[in-house]
Amino acid sequence: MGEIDVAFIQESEFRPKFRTTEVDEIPVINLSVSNPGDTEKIVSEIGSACEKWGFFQVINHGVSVELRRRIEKVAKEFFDQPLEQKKKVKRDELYPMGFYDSEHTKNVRDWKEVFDYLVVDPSFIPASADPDDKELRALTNQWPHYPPEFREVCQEYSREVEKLAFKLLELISLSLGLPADGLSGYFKDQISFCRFNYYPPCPAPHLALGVGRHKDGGALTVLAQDDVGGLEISRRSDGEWIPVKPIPDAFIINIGNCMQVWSNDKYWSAEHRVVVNSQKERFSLPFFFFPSHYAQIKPVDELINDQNPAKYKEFNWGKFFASRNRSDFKRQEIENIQIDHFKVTSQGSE
Ligand SMILES: O=C(O)CCC(=O)C(=O)O
Ligand SMILES: [Fe+2]
Repeated sequence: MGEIDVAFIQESEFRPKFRTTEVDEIPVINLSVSNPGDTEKIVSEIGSACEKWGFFQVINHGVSVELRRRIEKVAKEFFDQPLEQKKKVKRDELYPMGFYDSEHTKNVRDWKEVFDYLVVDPSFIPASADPDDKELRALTNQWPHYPPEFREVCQEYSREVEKLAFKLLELISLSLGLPADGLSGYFKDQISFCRFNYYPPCPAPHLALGVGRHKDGGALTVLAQDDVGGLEISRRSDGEWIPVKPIPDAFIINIGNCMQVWSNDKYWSAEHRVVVNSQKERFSLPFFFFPSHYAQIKPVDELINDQNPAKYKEFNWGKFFASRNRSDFKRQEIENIQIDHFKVTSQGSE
């Protein structure tokens, strides 16, 4: 054991450390509102978490636990099938949604299998990353026949989590001093999608990663994880990798690139990664809350002034998305596009 394909092996500086020391925890925020003043408290806790970490967990979030059990069950039933069955809904250049087992993050293969589906079917995105190409393409979902209730459960889950995502968007807008609906206009034709991540046990967890270090591109991510653990986030203050402790039925929320830009760097889109283990399989389910393809992303006018000028030039979300997603299909020689490419000065990343 311990032998894995070279495509999975991380450069030594990026390999996991498996520390056992106690570390700082990201904030856990209770979203239930029962007394006057609760919303204000929640808004302030969310604001601090977005600034300090770009990550927090939420409890009493309103998404039914029973639905969560149902989606976990269909996920397990789907991924437990032989590879040939799963490959019947394999994603490719024509159908970018569906099953995939060889994703690369920063050109190293991830130790995982995925299944992606759009929240809105069809969704429209630019046909290419070329800024002069105005053509659009329609993305549609592919659904497996087994387990039979897979599609229905997935659709019910994404509808519920979408409500939570809009709620969080409102709370985050308030925390920035904007009206509650200050950012919702960007999501009229959202291109959000849900992903199942399945991490099989790995014979060489010290060499590979379930997902290599990356930042999520959109506005925010609403992530359900099981009780195995493995997600680590890079602490804003010093870049130290901090594990995110599983809390039963909580959701992990993280700020994506768009929110960092809207907030003009007040809020932080943290780098994160997933370590795997040799004993247990792990499931996680992110909902990537993505604006409409035509959304132009720049620091929000109300948040900039002479003392705090815009730190980013405007960019088109659909083109940014199209450019990032090319790399899902093959190893690339160039690094993925990052928001730092749109920084006004050459301050570099923090
Ligand atoms: O599995 C996880 O906990 C996180 C996965 C992740 O970061 C992603 O899919 O973008
Ligand atoms: Fe991520």
